[in-house]
Amino acid sequence: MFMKLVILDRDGVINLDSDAYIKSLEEWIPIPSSIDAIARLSKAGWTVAVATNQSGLARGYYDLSTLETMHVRLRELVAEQGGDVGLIVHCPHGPDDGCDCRKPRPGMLLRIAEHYGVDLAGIWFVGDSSGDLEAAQAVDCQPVLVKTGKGERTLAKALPAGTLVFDDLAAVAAHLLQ
Ligand SMILES: O=P(O)(O)OC[C@@H](O)[C@H]1O[C@@H](OP(=O)(O)O)[C@@H](O)[C@@H](O)[C@@H]1O
Ligand SMILES: [Mg+2]
Ligand SMILES: [Zn+2]
Repeated sequence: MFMKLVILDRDGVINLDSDAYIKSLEEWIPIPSSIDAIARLSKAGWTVAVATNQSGLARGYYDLSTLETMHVRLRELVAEQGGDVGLIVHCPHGPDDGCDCRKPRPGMLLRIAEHYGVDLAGIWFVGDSSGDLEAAQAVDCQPVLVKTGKGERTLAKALPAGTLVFDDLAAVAAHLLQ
């Protein structure tokens, strides 16, 4: 049974990213068309889940309660447009912690699949970084690159075979909703 599930990376896809990390609610600046896209997908029956690396926690740049305020704000903004956001999974670890949830490892995608009781094959995972695309490829998700955030930099590198490229999340939603 095909579930209308799409999984999103957060920084650079839903909100602006920064090389200095997104360290506070004030620094969490939504991409307006992305909020609208999530609401439109949700209202059309899609489940929208999120898989996000948050090594800033391990690095001590911000704490879990700050991270949660960003996700409360995300849910509020989407709800204002009549939609909702599904499961948000984050990796709190640093690059040297050897966890299995930090992208490019696929642990967060597997967690989301388990939560919804679905097979990941062919499920679209939308990201802006190589690690997102590699995580998708590792579990047969459809790798989808957007040009927002670090997307233009990622596009300059080799992409996993079959990666689909869109300008932004709004364009991804338009494709899925056509
Ligand atoms: O794009 P998602 O997965 O939602 O989140 C990315 C963030 O956790 C941060 O990931 C860091 O990578 P390192 O974790 O330092 O390798 C840097 O790329 C930051 O610019 C970025 O804000
Ligand atoms: Mg990102
Ligand atoms: Zn982790």
